[in-house]
Parts: sequence; structure tokens; C-alpha cells
Amino acid sequence: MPRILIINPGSTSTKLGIYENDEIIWKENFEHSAHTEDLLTPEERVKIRAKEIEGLLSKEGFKIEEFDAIACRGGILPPLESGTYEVDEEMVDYLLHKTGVDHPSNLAAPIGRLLSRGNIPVYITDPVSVDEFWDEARLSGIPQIERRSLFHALNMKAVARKVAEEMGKPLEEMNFVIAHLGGGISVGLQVKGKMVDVNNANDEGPFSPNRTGELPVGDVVELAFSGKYTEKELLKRYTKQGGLLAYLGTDDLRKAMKLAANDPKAELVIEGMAYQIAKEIGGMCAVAGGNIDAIILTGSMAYNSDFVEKIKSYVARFALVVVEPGENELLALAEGAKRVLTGKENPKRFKVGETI
Ligand SMILES: Nc1ncnc2c1ncn2[C@@H]1O[C@H](COP(=O)(O)OP(=O)(O)O)[C@@H](O)[C@H]1O
Ligand SMILES: CCCC(=O)OP(=O)(O)O
Repeated sequence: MPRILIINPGSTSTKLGIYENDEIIWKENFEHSAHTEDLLTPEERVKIRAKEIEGLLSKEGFKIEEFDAIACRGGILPPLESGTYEVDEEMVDYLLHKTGVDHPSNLAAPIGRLLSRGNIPVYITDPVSVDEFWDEARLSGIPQIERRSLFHALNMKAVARKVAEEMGKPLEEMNFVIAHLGGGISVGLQVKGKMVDVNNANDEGPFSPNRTGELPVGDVVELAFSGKYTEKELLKRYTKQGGLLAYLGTDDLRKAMKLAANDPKAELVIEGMAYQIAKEIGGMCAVAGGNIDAIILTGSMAYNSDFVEKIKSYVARFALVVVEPGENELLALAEGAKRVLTGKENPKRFKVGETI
């Protein structure tokens, strides 16, 4: 039975797990100082996090050489097919130096590769840049900019498989609208197992706990040329300090809901986030011609039943709403690596320039 170390870095913490005998036997979420990380190069961030992980594992009595594989969250690679990929130097180089989008998931494979010291296979499964768009979804409105498929592919695909199984039909016969409600929000249309359209969770779609989502383009251009901000500052403002954080000073939905109990402004902001999510869901239902088997709400914000009810009040008339709170990313990563270790699936190789 393979023993697999799982690494899933977020912006302020790294989620770790150990998988054995078909279950997660140990997990930990440990915090980093995101503020300090801003000043470091990607290599420095990788080294620091890898050292912290190794220290923690050794404190718990685990040795890296005792693992059969390391399973890491896939980062922002070029557009790729869904599946499990072997991590190699070319992928690490891309994630550290060429990706173009600053996101903590980019650190996972480099951390795994460093920890493995070349002795243990390292895999990623369903990276953020899985691309199954149909052609219409690629158009942005200007030929120079193509819309990008960047979303919570790992959790959304795992959840879709689970719901299809529970509904007793093959995934390839089901149409779902899936909303991942986390620090970032992805709302996607999955038709017969393929995510044919989804908002780019980094800079499109609804505003989220810490991102602005889509913004009016004229105002963005005006701010960009105001001379008040560098490119890096503005990107940070939109993709790390927007949404609930910008309006209410917290990106924690639980705190925001508490504020809303006595503060009409906070109440309006939360209603606004639910409204934007519902609009995105409704749009996906429309382009599927209303032919939807279920609307699935997932991610950590789906734990909050009051927030879920707000979204349901807009969209429940379109289809059955299934709530799958949280994200089973650790398990989904372990299972992706296991499918390869047990020979059920061949690992894919990433090659720059050979993407779909
Ligand atoms: N149990 C919970 N109930 C309601 N909201 C939660 C819960 N746990 C986390 N959240 C909220 O979900 C959002 C994102 O959490 P998380 O899933 O950890 O983010 P990420 O997508 O970055 O991994 C935050 O606003 C957080 O406050
Ligand atoms: C960029 C798409 C994936 C994403 O938003 O992940 P997080 O919510 O973990 O930041």
C-alpha cells in the first residue's frame, strides 16, 4: 500500500497530509508569514517552506525516504489536459521562472522536487491550468487577449466524480454547474466530464474573500495610469487584497458574517458576493441551455449554511443544488498519485510548447 506525502501550499499556510491504506492518516495546516514571503524570491520561498515541512515531519517521526511518492498541488502551468503529471526539472523551472501568474500553488511541485532529492517520484494532479474550454469560451472581446482556464480544477473535478457516483450515473452523461467558494471563487460548467467554461478564479468572475474578480475595464486602466501604484502593487490589490478584505478588513467569511449581524454595510457586501456568485451560476446554466443535472456548491465557504441559503435563494429554481462543503484536495492529490503508482494510469509528461 503506497505511503504518499501530500503538499498543498496556500497564500498564508501549507496543508500537508500523509496517505496510507486508502486514507489520510495524518494532516497538518501550518501558517507562514505571507507578508515576509512577499520580499523573497520564489527559490527562497521554496527552500524555507521545504525546510519547515521537513522539520515538522521529522518532529512527527516521518522520514522523507520512507514515502513512495510525493503528491503536490499543480500550479499555473500552460493549458494542460486533466490528469496526473510527473514533476521534472522543466516543470519546476516553468513554475519558478516562467509562469507569469504569482500564486502559491506554483510552489508545490518545486518544494516536492527539492524534498525528494531525486529519489522519490513527485506528481501533480489536475493543476490549476487544466483547460477543456469549448471554442466560444476562449473569446475575450479582443483578439490580443484570450480567456484562460485557471480554476480549482482538483477539487471541482473530484467533487463532480463524487456527486455523479452518488446520483448513480456516469460522469460522462452528466452536466454540472460547480461553484468552488474558497479564498478565490471558480464557477464552471462541466459538460459530460469536461469543464467547458469557467471564470478565471484569479481575475474574473465574482468578487471573493480576497479578490476583486471582474472589474470595469475603464476604471482599471485609469488607476493603472494614475501613477499611484506600481504594476505589482495593483495586481496585489486586485488578486490578494480585494473582495471582502477590501470592503470589511477581513477575508474570513465567518468574521464577516458576524459583522453583518449588526452592520448593514457588511450585510450588503455579503449579499453582493452571493449575488455575483448567483449571476455567474445563472450564466453557466444559460449557456448549457438549462440542461443541468445539479448545481454543486463546494469549497470552505459552503460550510456556512446562511451564506449557502443566500445563493440558493437565487439559483435553486434552475436545478437541484448539492452542497459539498470544504475541499478534498489532499485526498484528490493522493488518489491521483496512487492511480499512477498502482499502474491504473500512466503519468503524463509536461513539455513546454507541447500543451493543448
Ligand atoms: N468552517 C467554515 N465556515 C465558513 N467559512 C469558512 C469555514 N472555513 C473557512 N471558511 C472561509 O472560506 C474562505 C476560504 O477558505 P479556504 O478554503 O481555506 O481558502 P483557499 O481557497 O484559499 O484554500 C475564507 O473566507 C474562510 O473564512
Ligand atoms: C488561480 C485559481 C486557483 C485558486 O484561486 O486557488 P486558491 O483559492 O487556493 O488561491
